[in-house]
Amino acid sequence: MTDRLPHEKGFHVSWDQLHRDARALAWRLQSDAPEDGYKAVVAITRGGMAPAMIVARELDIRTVDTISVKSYNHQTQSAPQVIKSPDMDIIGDGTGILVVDDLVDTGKTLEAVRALMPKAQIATVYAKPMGRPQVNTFVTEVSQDTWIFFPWDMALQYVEPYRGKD
Ligand SMILES: O=P(O)(O)OC[C@H]1O[C@H](OP(=O)(O)OP(=O)(O)O)[C@H](O)[C@@H]1O
Ligand code: HPA
Ligand SMILES: [Mg+2]
Repeated sequence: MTDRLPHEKGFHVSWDQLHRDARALAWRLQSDAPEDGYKAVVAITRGGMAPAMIVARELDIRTVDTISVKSYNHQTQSAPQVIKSPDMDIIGDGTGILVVDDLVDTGKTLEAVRALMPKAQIATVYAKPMGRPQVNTFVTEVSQDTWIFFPWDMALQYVEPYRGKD
């Protein structure tokens, strides 16, 4: 399946904003945590790695693993592929495991992750309406026709002043 989704708007996230939002996510997760805390964090690479690191730091979780799911090439979506699984001896059925990603869009990536660890708690920093039901905790909702631009995909560059442009 290959699908090019229309994204009319752009939502640009700076490193500062991402840090603040990932901390806000950790704050929310504190109250949802199991009594004895989360056993481990699983970051969905690559986008989930920076948020997962920030959340793991705030919640003092030292065991961090990764699952690699590839769904997009730029803005073109294809069927999600699990390229690398976490250590299933630690993960089990997902009980006490916190999965972190940068965002949920259609929810297809998280569907693949949930199939592997059905009891895990799933958190994303940003969520679009289609994928929201797949997420237990998130911080900011963004409309479906918006593309979120993350700081690792961007660079500062010179822009012409308004005056002088025709
Ligand atoms: O809810 P979905 O429609 O499945 O989309 C969300 C996923 O897409 C992006 O990952 P991508 O596959 O682009 O890989 P990356 O994290 O390595 O950039 C994003 O980081 C999420 O993991
Ligand atoms: O809005 C988005 N931004 C970046 N990566 C993505 N992967 C799916 N949707 C998005
Ligand atoms: Mg991703």
